[in-house]
Amino acid sequence: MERDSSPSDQFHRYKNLIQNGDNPDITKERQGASFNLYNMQCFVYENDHKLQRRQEILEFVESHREFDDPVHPHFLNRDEQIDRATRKCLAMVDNLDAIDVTDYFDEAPLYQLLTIGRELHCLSLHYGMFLPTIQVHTEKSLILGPFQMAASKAILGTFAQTELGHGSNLSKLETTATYDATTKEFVIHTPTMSAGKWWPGGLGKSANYAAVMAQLYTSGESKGPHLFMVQLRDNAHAPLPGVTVGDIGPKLGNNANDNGFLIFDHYRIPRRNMFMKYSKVEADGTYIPPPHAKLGFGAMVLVRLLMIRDQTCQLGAAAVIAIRYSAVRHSAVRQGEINEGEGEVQILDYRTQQYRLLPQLARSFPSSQRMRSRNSTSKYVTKQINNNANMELLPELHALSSGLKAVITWEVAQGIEQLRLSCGGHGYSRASAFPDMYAYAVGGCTYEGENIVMLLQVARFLMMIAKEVRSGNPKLAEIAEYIAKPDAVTARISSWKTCSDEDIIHDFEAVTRKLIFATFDRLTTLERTMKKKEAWNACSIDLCKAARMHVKTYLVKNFLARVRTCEDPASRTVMHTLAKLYAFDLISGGGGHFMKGGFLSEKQFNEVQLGIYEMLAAIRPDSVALADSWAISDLELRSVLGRRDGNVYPALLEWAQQSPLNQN
Ligand SMILES: CC(C)(COP(=O)(O)OP(=O)(O)OC[C@H]1O[C@@H](n2cnc3c(N)ncnc32)[C@H](O)[C@@H]1OP(=O)(O)O)[C@@H](O)C(=O)NCCC(=O)NCCSC(=O)CCCC(=O)O
Ligand SMILES: Cc1cc2nc3c(=O)[nH]c(=O)nc-3n(C[C@H](O)[C@H](O)[C@H](O)COP(=O)(O)OP(=O)(O)OC[C@H]3O[C@@H](n4cnc5c(N)ncnc54)[C@H](O)[C@@H]3O)c2cc1C
Repeated sequence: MERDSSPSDQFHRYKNLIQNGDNPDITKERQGASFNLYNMQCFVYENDHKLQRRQEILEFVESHREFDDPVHPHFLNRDEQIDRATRKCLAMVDNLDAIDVTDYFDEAPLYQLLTIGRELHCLSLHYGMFLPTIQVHTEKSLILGPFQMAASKAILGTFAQTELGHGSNLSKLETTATYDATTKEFVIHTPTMSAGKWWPGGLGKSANYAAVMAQLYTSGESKGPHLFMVQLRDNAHAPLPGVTVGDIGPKLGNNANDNGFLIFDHYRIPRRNMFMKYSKVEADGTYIPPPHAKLGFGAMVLVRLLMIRDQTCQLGAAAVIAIRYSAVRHSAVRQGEINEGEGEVQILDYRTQQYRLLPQLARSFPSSQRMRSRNSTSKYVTKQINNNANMELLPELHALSSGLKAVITWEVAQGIEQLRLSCGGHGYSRASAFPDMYAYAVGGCTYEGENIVMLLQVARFLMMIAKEVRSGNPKLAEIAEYIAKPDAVTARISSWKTCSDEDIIHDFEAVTRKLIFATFDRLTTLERTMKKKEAWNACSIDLCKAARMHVKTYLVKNFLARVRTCEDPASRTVMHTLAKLYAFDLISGGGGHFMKGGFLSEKQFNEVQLGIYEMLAAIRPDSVALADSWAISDLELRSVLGRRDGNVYPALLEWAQQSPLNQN
């Protein structure tokens, strides 16, 4: 009897269908753009140098065989994933000359995306938190030793803070570091089961050092959480006596990273292993406090800022995939006709599809761009703090980084999910890249400060400002100046074509101000009959709403301001519409806040809705070109659906062919 043709034969037959050249629909979309792509890309990346560097780094990675993947990573088991990521990591760090390693915001993350993909790996925490901790918390005169060892990978570290029992509430961490003045050592200990460290990346198998957050005890007194440099494994990589360490098992995503657990049994480290840049323990046990109580949390502030940019780029990439796919989705499976007899349409032409895609695309621009200038703010603040001269900016930076982190990671995760749904069934396949993107992004809602906890930190800052404004003697940080402006009674928003940036900003500021003061009044009323913490808890939902609105207002203002800097008129026109779409979509989603007390009339709200529909139609012809303006290569995107050439179906067949189930 004749044997059925194997899956491989079948695939081979279909492979002949692979189109030569780009999908014609996507080509047509590109030809119809109203702006010059290069000009727009230069705007998005701030200058042509950054754009050129992206290309150079891509060419470098593509020309080095050690970065190749012999088997597609989607088809690997966890051990193989970890092996792959480790192999890639080594190749990556062996070739660091290819990038400017100090460019944490652009070159370093791009290089990692190109070499490894969207996976945290055994060195993620080493570079992402251990090195920054050394940089931020080591005294200048001592920094060279540990920094060079860590930078040269002589030691591999992680950041071990979270415990089984406590993650958000740092003041209740249970691991202890007790100073023994007789031996001039700290004794690191895990006194209870819930004190075991749990989650640190790279801890399970890879790291031999950790920056450990522990409660400091000296001269019999508790001094709160402090950071210590602790060796965990010996030269043969075995755990040192007094250290129990291992992997915590598989997670929703990031499974190439060996997140681990860590238990100490009266483990001794030298006194100098405390990070003593800000607070100190002298040899006799005398404690010198830091100039600001929260300076010990400085590395987290820096990493939150880094996360914002990284996460926003994920949303940008997800939008690129969904928009390109929506432009080519019609040749094999048509979804219906808009005008009968005129032939079926690309799914990109459905208004509902545009509503799914374009607000997400808009959302991906402001935060990524804003982060470039936040980078300089954080450098400025770090410099001020390093000089021990100025601590005034610290609360502002903490509030801003916490708020942006919380709002952006949430919007990115929700946005990726929305974009995944917009691709129908194929969005559910890992070939699309959405599942991996979502798993990566949604982790960011929890780590580096759980989002609600971070929003409540912003709310503390806002309530403090509200109190100052009410007292009539405010000394306000730049981002909070609008809170002291006089009340506005009615909204200025009108048609998207006629309303100015100032009108939009006016309305956002007014609504946020009302929300902040309404919450402040509720809080102070409750405080008359409740303990402070109970009152805070009772209105914490409103506190979070005010915090979110404050961050969104900040993002709207900055998006509009950034668009004004665009020198190319055609690019500026499109970006301006996108910025207005972003603002109108936020108003539409937060209609309740805007319409409260009749601030925004029903007529104005209808204009906002209508404006959104009209803007979707206006941006539609430019949507593929706007996606291209992210200048993301196929290697970086790692999505069969989002391929630049639009040849999705043959590529899906090719991808599936690699499944181990098809090998026999
Ligand atoms: C929530 C807080 C901020 C609360 O701080 P607290 O000292 O415990 O509470 P409190 O005594 O009520 O103090 C609040 C006060 O401390 C201030 N503050 C707090 N943090 C900072 C800062 N960084 N800079 C400047 N100021 C700061 C706040 O503004 C408050 O000030 P205020 O009292 O209102 O004037 C803190 O516990 C915290 O940061 N928790 C989150 C823990 C976290 O982020 N863990 C990250 C672990 S590492 C990780 O997840 C790595 C993943 C990386 C990866 O996989 O890529
Ligand atoms: C992928 C991943 C990687 C990680 N990597 C590391 C790492 O490398 N190093 C490390 O030290 N940690 C790491 N973590 C741990 C992470 O930092 C913590 O999970 C995070 O800080 C949240 O703490 P938690 O898990 O204790 O949550 P919890 O604080 O227990 O939060 C649970 C719920 O309680 C709520 N809640 C908590 N406190 C308050 C409050 N005061 N008011 C209102 N609501 C509150 C939260 O909003 C949330 O809904 C990682 C976590 C993940 C998921």
